[in-house]
This record gives sequence, C-alpha cells and structure tokens, in this order.
Amino acid sequence: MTAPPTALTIAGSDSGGSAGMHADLRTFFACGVHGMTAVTAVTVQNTTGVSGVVEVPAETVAAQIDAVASDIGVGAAKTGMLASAATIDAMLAACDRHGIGRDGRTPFVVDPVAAARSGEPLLHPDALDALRNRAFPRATLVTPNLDEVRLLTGIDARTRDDLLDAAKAIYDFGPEWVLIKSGHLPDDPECVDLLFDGTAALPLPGPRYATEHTHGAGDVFASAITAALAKGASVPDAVRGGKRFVTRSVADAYPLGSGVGPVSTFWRISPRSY
Ligand SMILES: Nc1ncnc2c1ncn2[C@@H]1O[C@H](COP(=O)(O)OP(=O)(O)OP(=O)(O)O)[C@@H](O)[C@H]1O
Ligand SMILES: Cc1ncc(COP(=O)(O)O)c(N)n1
Repeated sequence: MTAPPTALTIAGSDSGGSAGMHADLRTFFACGVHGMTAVTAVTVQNTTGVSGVVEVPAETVAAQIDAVASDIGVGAAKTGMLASAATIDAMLAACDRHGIGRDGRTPFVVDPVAAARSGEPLLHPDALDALRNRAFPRATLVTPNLDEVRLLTGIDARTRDDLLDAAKAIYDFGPEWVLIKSGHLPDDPECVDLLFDGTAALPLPGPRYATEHTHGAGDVFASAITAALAKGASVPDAVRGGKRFVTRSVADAYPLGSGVGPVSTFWRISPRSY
C-alpha cells in the first residue's frame, strides 16, 4: 500500500461541522487526499452563527505545522481562519522552515477568511496588514470573496466587470495567482469567478443555485483546489476542478438546524447515502 497525497489546513474549527477545518478535512477526504490540521482557533458555532472564539497560542499553531511537516510531509497547504497577526507570523515562519509557499515550491493557498457568513469577525482588524503584506507575497494563490476584497483593498465590486480590478488590486500584494469568488455578487444570475496571474484573466463560469445553504462554500472550494495541487495539478487545472467540485457541492447543499446549512460533499462519496 502506498500513502495518498497529503494536504494541510491551517484553520479554525466549527463545532457545527459545516465550515472551517471540518469542511476542509471532508473535502480532502472526498478528493482522495490525506488531510492534516494546524488548528488556529476553536469556534463555538452552529448554523445560526458564532457565539465564542478561543484562540490557540501562536507557538502551538507553529508546532502543529512543524510536527506534521517534519514527519509526514505536506503536499500542499491552505489557510482558513487565522485570527491574529501573531498566528500569521508564527505560521509563516513555520512554513518557511518546511518549504511551504512561494520559493519553497510546496503550493500554498491563502484563503483570507475575515468573517463568518453570519457576520461575526474571525480575524482581528490589526491582522489585515500581516495578511496583505506578509502572507500574500508567499502565496501560490489567494482566494478572497467580495467582502474580503472590500476589506483588503477598499474596492466595492458590484458587477462581473469589477472583478478584474479587484483581482489586480490583490495581485499587487504579491501572490502568484488570485481567484476572486463571485458568490456575493448581487443580482447576477450566474456565479462566474475570475482567476488572474498578473497578465491573463480566466473566467470560471458556473450556475447560481437558489439556495441559502452555502455555509462552508469558500472553504470547500479552497480545499478542493489544495487537494488537486497536492496531486500535482497546475493552478488553472486545480481551480477549474475545484470550481466543478464546489458547484456540485452547492447543488446538493442541505438544510441543517434553524439557520444556514452547509454545502454537501456527500455526493462525491456515495450520493444520497444518508
Ligand atoms: N448560490 C450559489 N450557486 C452556485 N455556486 C455558488 C453559489 N454561491 C456561491 N457559489 C460558488 O461557491 C464558491 C464560493 O464562493 P463565495 O463567493 O460564496 O465564497 P465565500 O464567501 O468564501 O464562501 P462562504 O459561503 O463559505 O462564505 C464560488 O465558486 C462561488 O461562485
Ligand atoms: C472556523 C471557521 N472558519 C471559516 C468560516 C467561514 O465560513 P463561512 O463564510 O461559510 O461562514 C467559519 N464560519 N468558521
């Protein structure tokens, strides 16, 4: 028996099981990749929102990365909720030690999670600079949604035509690639995301489903991309595959609790098996 490819998520937990590292691990599994975690924060969360956050000490986040990278090896890594500048800096130092990111060549996807879908902050405002100026330049790919674009650049993208300006502004912080997610575009009948490498823009078309149950969609998208990168795919192929994966997951999203339900990764394992 040989070991499968490996991927690491550096992210927060969601007690409701819909978003964060729970969604990441589910996606890694569904994509045939062995998933590992460096937990940054424990959130008290359900389908109605986040009612508490306990941050893991920055040195423990770094120690988790050291532990898995030095023993198991990391095929590709992604970030989710990073909570604080101290955690971002400790994470980046650990990633440097193990060749994760930019010049170390292990693919590194930075999903700049700033808030939960329900609105509660998941990142201290004073961590934005660390994300923009220290994490982005090390990233293979940065994957903001439109709220994160607004927070990080001040650009208020309202139509498909605004996405290229948003991508250029994020690209200026130094990542290799930028993926702008279009789920929050108001009044667009489709979900056309945009991938940009500083020169060419590749639109990623997809349908828009009439569901409110999209909790974890961004996490699942970034994780499916990371899994494909761990298997050796190019960035455009990984992003195209990730888009197919998340679109199907949104199509099968299910209601849960009294709030917003999660996108589903069940379809990939055994459709309608529950
Ligand atoms: N209603 C929908 N129907 C189909 N695809 C969708 C829908 N909503 C979002 N998506 C897709 O899901 C992916 C995640 O996009 P989104 O902009 O929602 O990111 P996000 O805000 O980080 O996700 P989250 O919902 O987890 O906060 C994108 O590919 C987007 O186009
Ligand atoms: C621990 C954690 N990480 C990330 C998200 C973002 O996911 P969403 O935007 O779907 O709420 C979340 N709610 N919780």
